Amino acid sequence: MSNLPKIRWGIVATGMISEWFVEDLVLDWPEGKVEHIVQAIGTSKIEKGQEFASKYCPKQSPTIYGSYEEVYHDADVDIVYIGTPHAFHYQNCMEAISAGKNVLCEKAFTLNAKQTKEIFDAAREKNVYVAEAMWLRHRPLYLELQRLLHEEKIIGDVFRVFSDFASGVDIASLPTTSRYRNLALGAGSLLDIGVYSLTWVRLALGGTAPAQAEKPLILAAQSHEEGVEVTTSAILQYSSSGKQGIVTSTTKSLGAPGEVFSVIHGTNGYIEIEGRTPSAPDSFTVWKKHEGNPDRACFPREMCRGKKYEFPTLGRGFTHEAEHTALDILEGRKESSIMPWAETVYIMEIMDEIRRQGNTVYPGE
Ligand SMILES: NC(=O)C1=CN([C@@H]2O[C@H](COP(=O)(O)OP(=O)(O)OC[C@H]3O[C@@H](n4cnc5c(N)ncnc54)[C@H](OP(=O)(O)O)[C@@H]3O)[C@@H](O)[C@H]2O)C=CC1
Ligand SMILES: O=C1OC[C@@H](O)[C@H](O)[C@H]1O
Repeated sequence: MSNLPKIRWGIVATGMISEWFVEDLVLDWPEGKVEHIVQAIGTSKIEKGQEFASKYCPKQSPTIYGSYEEVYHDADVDIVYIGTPHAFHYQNCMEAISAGKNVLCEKAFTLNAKQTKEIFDAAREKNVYVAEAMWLRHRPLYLELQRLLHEEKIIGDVFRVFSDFASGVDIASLPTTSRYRNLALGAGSLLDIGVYSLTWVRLALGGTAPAQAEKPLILAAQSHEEGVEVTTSAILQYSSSGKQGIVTSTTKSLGAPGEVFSVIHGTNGYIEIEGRTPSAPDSFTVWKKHEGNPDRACFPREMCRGKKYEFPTLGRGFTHEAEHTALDILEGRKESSIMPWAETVYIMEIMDEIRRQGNTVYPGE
């Protein structure tokens, strides 16, 4: 028994992301400020939940429910974590909120901005906490890069950024019930992985949006196979400053692990971000002008001097998100300062516009 404050999680769905999240939730983390308890698990089949619990949180004894609703109504659950495919996030969030529960819901938060706004309206009315589980934003690497770019201005004024996520999912080989293939589950590269490319662009160009933040002009194209959006490219331009971001994603090819997936250009240098995937970055390298770097690019890389910042990850990297969220709840906040509601709406509105131009529509929209 620890003396740390406790937070009791109700886990909704037992798919891949719930496995990853729960595994990290129960990790021994000496710096942790909260004791995370897996209080309940809601799943389509009780046996699936039992197997999940024995594999991913063997030292805990959660109540296993054969429905999600029972998790929402369990008085011992402090916060519900939603790990269903994106098409169900709206319904899951609304039901959890209506039962008075705090919610951490996976990305993409919903299918569109309209659903997102309705969830936040409901949360406001019920006075509960809701946040999009954009784990990337909680990582120490992301927060340090944000500080270096916008407080220290390490590369001067940022004026453009490229960011790509190539995930290499062979959609045609998957069953039609897969969330990567089934439109009714929200299949498509933009909502699944393009949201990370967009997040890096947001980090570089602006950080976190107040409700009235400038909306970029958007020029976007999307390609489809069997009706599923498989490749997205979008240019975002902020007319007041001329800053540009290029957001790309594809499921048709895998990005090389460890290689650069995003480049941020400033008036005084540039930064490359590297990692296993854009959702799990490992390091970034700052290349400054006039500090031993030749001004032109026709020199071998070894002749240039960049400063590499490395961030080893504990577990898969979900501990930071879990910890920040738990502290928000324990300290009575209703929104995350790392992923506030206005920012989730802002991201969803950009994705709506990209999809409008790219002709991607989900059933029921
Ligand atoms: N943050 C991150 O790094 C990641 C986030 N994600 C996000 O998590 C969400 C889930 O993705 P992932 O875990 O990969 O998905 P999976 O397909 O692996 O699991 C989804 C789970 O949702 C439940 N579910 C409820 N209804 C359905 C349905 N009709 N079809 C399929 N599953 C259903 C099932 O759980 P049960 O049977 O227990 O009810 C299922 O196991 C997505 O929104 C995705 O974007 C995904 C991967 C990584
Ligand atoms: O969030 C995610 O990050 C990792 C990807 O492989 C996965 O498809 C996506 O859901």
